[in-house]
Amino acid sequence: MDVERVFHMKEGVGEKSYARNSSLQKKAIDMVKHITIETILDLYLTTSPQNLSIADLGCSSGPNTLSVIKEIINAVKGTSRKIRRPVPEFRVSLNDLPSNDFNSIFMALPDLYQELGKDQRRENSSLIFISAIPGSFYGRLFPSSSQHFIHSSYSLHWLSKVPPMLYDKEGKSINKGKVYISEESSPMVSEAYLAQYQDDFALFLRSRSEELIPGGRMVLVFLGRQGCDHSDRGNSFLWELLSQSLAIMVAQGQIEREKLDSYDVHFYAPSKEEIEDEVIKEGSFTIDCLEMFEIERDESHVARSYGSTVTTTVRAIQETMICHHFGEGIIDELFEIYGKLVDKELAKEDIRPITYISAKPTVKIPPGSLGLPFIGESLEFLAANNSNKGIYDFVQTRRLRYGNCFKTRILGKTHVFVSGTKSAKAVLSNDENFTKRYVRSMAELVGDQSLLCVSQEQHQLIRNRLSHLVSTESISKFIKHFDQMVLNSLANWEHRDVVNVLQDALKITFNGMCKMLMSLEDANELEKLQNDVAQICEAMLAFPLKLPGSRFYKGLKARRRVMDTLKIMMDTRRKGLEKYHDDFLQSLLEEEKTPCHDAPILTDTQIQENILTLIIAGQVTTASAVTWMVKYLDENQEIQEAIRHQQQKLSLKTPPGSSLTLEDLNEMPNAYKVVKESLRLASIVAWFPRIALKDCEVEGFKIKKGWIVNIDARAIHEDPSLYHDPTKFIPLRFDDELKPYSFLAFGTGGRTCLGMNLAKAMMTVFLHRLITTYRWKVIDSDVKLEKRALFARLRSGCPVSVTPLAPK
Ligand code: HEM
Repeated sequence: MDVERVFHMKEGVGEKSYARNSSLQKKAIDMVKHITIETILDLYLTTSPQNLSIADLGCSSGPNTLSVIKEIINAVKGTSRKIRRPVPEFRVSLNDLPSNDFNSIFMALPDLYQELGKDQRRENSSLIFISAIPGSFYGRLFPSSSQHFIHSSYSLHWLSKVPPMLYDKEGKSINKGKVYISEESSPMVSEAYLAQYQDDFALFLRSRSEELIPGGRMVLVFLGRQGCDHSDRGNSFLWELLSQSLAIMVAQGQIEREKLDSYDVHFYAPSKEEIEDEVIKEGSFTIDCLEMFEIERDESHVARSYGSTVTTTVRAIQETMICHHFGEGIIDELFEIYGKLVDKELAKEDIRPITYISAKPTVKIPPGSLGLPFIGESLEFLAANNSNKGIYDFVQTRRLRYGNCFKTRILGKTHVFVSGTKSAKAVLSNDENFTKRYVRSMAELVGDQSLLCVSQEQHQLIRNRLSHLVSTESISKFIKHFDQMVLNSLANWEHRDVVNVLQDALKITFNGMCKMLMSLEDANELEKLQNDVAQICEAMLAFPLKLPGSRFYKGLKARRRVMDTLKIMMDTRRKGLEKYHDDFLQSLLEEEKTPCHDAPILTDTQIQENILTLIIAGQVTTASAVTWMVKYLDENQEIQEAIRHQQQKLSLKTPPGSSLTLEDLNEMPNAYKVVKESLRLASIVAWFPRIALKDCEVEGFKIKKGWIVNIDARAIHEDPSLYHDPTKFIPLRFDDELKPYSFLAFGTGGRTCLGMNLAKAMMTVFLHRLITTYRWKVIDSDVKLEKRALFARLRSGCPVSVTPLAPK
């Protein structure tokens, strides 16, 4: 049966209508009123919204929904007055299935408006906007992050459908003669109901978590059962009596047996444990309070027995379904039989036939969409990667939509993005709760022995081994070589009409890294290796498809070639077939000759994979940063001139033809500020991923073990509360002291960039030589970014034409 089309409470305001037979539901609402009011006020005081969005899900057609809305609005208005805050505007959404009788609610609106003092014509009257949202609450009803408070009373025990598992292969019910779980039902019946409840409730929670604002609240009241036993005297007995009434009519020949056998209600009364389990499993909410209570018997209606109140209530909620299935002709007689059975049962024992559960969950997980099942938002992520807006656009659009902390799902993993110096500290400097772990596909490309991918225990060991690459002594030696490389490259710029800065920078940094790491200087070999490394980088953000021809597959092939080249190089050196080189690889090989107990030597794979890692980590990052620096200086001619002036003065101090030294660089504080400001504005590594090792909290949101928390460095670099005029290029801003964790170009904590000083030195050397050799003009101001780039870089490569300066 199509529940969504057929199911609704008995419409209208007649004697048998839901509107006139929902006093039990009203009692339930009244009994949890204190919880509802306390929750909405707490929410109002903590979020102070100008517009307060309230939704009542499963509002039905009687007066109950408007009475809740009235209580809520009055409570908020009263509190606003007390604390002298302007009363917010109220956006109220009443939801139920499309077949619900919304008209009778709307007819009662003028009275409600009058009671609440709403008068559109008066300027200072309350602003209340009430609308209907027809649709199933098992799925999305509202836009993302649009609701503050969701209320639902007496609805969530209705499932989205009769559990399909109740029917065998031939479509025959396995619960013959019964309409719900009864003592005689097989365990498969309760399993079928529980499974449907779990699916539905998880979908309900997931949908609401996306619709509520961060910290949004819900109060849910629904029928439940007291213990784990499925057939109880609280709820299932009402259905048992309905089964018995229908069976009597079968015996009387008024209903066909088959009709009874194929009728099952789409209802489930969960236990407290089942609710808790589902909330924990789904993970979007925490439960602030979960209470169970019984409706007191109301004997005040002398004209009506309690039994007949129960009977008319059940009739009002079941009539549409029963009529649809059995035909309208049986309804009066059925409920006459039912009423007698209810009276008889109630006379035997003081049963409180209805047990309610009130749950008050708060959204504690970050807002944001998890996208489609399985795929999540991977397609959107890959689409951003494939576009000229760059991959960060994926993050930025969501940050603007959801705020500074949001979640998404990419390639099978839940990712949370956070920006804020506090979260940067909490995540990047807390090795107990978070660790760095790259996705499997990344590890396949750089290798699982790469510093980027090794386990936390191994990380320190390998990092120690690699760190002499960036010792002061090593950098000092390197600077001389690198300076020469820059001079050689710049020498031919004046003979070229257009110089693609990025391409030249990529070449210089690549050659520089290869010289430092393994003294590789042969132009052909360098070119081959550079192409392979470029293919590996491209594959890092590709879909990990190992199909021949795919980018990922090509990346894996390129990795193999690089590994082989490095292995040959190591073996040749070990056999003494090459002259001695004073480089990083040699220093690692030398360690093999004098092994040290405390620090085991690196294996061949560890050496190969980490040399590849250092090239990847050092080349493109530094070249991209250099390119952005050239662009920013072109856009800020005054700053360029001022720095040129200072650098020219410094170069007067060094003898002509001599190479730059580390000491020279230390004399260039303002050039260094240009480097730093370029790194801030460009945010080359835009975010840093960490995996949560345990359930914890970030920015007040729950983070579950296994989620990936990404510190959004770019958002921090663009935060106006940390940097005045953050989009402007102002190197001298670094004269002022920085707030902790506000400059993250090289990360922070145990995973801070290993090559930080090397990168800064390379950029400063390049800046000094360029600015003292040429004036330049960027000839293509296109700001589109390169597709599929791991680090943001200009698609145009920043083409410039140069004019030589007069020799000093
Ligand atoms: C301007 C150039 C560079 C920038 C912007 C940069 C940025 C970064 C950042 C932000 C991290 C930390 C990422 C995280 O915490 O998740 C990092 C890590 C790293 N960088 Fe750099 N980097 C640059 C140049 C270099 C160079 C030249 C090298 C080569 C020596 C290098 C080697 C590394 C390594 C090995 C790591 C991993 C450290 C670890 O996990 O312990 N980087 N880099």
